[in-house]
Amino acid sequence: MADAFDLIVLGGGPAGASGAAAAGALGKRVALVEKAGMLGGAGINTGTIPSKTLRETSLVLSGWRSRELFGVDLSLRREATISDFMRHEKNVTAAVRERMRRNLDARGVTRFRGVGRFIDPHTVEILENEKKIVLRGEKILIATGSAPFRPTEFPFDDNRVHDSDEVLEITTMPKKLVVIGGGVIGSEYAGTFAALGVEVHLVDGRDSLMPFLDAEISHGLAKAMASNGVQFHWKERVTACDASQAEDVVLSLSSGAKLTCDGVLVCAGRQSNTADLDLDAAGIIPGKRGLVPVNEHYQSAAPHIYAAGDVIGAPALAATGIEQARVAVHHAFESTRKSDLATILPTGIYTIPEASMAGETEAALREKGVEVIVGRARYADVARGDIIGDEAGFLKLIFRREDLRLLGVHVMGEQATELVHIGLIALLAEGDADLFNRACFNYPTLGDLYKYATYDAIMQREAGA
Ligand SMILES: Cc1cc2nc3c(=O)[nH]c(=O)nc-3n(C[C@H](O)[C@H](O)[C@H](O)COP(=O)(O)OP(=O)(O)OC[C@H]3O[C@@H](n4cnc5c(N)ncnc54)[C@H](O)[C@@H]3O)c2cc1C
Ligand SMILES: NC(=O)c1ccc[n+]([C@@H]2O[C@H](COP(=O)([O-])OP(=O)(O)OC[C@H]3O[C@@H](n4cnc5c(N)ncnc54)[C@H](O)[C@@H]3O)[C@@H](O)[C@H]2O)c1
Repeated sequence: MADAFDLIVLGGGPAGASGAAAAGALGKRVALVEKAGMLGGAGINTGTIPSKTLRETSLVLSGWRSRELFGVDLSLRREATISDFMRHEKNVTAAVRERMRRNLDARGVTRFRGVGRFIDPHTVEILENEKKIVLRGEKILIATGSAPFRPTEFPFDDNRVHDSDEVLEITTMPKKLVVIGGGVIGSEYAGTFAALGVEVHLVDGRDSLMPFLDAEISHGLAKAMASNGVQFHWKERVTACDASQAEDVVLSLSSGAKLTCDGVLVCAGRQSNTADLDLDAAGIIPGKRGLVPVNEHYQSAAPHIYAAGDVIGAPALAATGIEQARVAVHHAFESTRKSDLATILPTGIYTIPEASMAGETEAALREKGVEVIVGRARYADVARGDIIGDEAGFLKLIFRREDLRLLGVHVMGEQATELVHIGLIALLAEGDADLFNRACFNYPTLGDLYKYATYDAIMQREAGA
């Protein structure tokens, strides 16, 4: 007889763990199945947390900011070894994993180690080594996440050619690194390695950095990254990667140019982890790159089987996956505590400098025919900007012209991913310029930027601009 649960969660990353904990909090009997030896998925082990920790460490080791970090000797600076670079990352990921484990235990979630797959729409088999366990679930949440997409032209078996998982295992710092892909992952790692003094080249088939960003932020970031040493190769694709020579890896580009280097980092998108799941047995047909199609309640083609996180595709963030799983679980158990996801989701990009956005871009609004007024304030215009010495940073607020209702918030500069939250809450509250006009912010803070960007917009409107 299969052991029966109210909910079986497949995958112990941020989405799976939050879904399991939410169901546990509702008093449900929950099983969480994770194939890796540890909880956390890409969010804790190979993606979000390691990359953000390495970024922070690189800023310290390069002397970018003089901050103390536990376990890192600031005097190492440019002579830093890979293990100095990685020590803090190991400590942080262990601490975050442990917090996740404690939370699951506190919610009474039963954990199983092994690869889960469907036998039928309510039955999951877990295979670890030769051992098989069979569970029956009233409801099931698929949260098996994603893995780096590996274009065939790259020889990943060579120890100088990495995807974004393997880059965390490197033992020697490259002298010259070529990053393929100017998406979020490529841009973040390009900045981190450049801060450590590595010669970094970034190759992308497009002609701008992360085109989903507001154009001013995308251009501002590319400029700031270039001044930090990142060399861009736009409108180029890698047609061949030759790692047969001991000295250098040689990349052939679509223009005919060649790039030699001693390290390649391929960041060319992600694919969903569904190949092991036998989705057929559950009546689910995966989409492109293994995506599980879902409706607005995160139900798959089989209504008692939900899916959340990277496995369902964009926006594919830890931030959104955690929330999607909570919404899915509350729907599954007919709880009204959390019935939908916020209508506006922020994007936080940990490049050097940081960038963040919430709401609409100027180009998208103009395309829809919305008349707007754009207010701007530079970090260099406020006292906190002077104190931290961020001269390139800026905040851009986009208001609807007719009533100064806030429609978009875009920030580049230190603490951008935190600063955006003031604007995010204003957007969710359907706030307008008057909200920032009346609010009193602490001084000296970057929060002040909201006031100055608002004044800029109000003055332009009064001047009839
Ligand atoms: C380099 C990098 C940086 C990132 N930075 C950010 C960031 O700053 N902010 C942000 O919000 N997001 C960021 N992301 C994205 C974020 O990591 C993912 O969106 C998030 O981890 C997705 O969570 P998930 O739970 O859906 O999947 P995952 O974290 O991928 O976890 C899925 C889990 O399922 C397990 N699994 C897979 N198949 C099976 C199976 N058949 N049986 C049992 N278990 C299985 C896997 O082992 C894994 O542990 C980053 C990603 C990368 C790669
Ligand atoms: N801070 C964050 O929120 C954060 C950080 C990292 C990752 N993520 C998530 O991870 C996911 C994946 O990110 P990603 O950066 O790998 O993928 P992506 O799809 O966002 O970007 C891939 C880039 O690689 C380029 N490219 C692909 N193949 C190429 C080739 N052969 N030659 C040249 N250029 C090529 C594409 O033009 C594209 O710009 C995203 O969904 C993102 O949401 C989020």
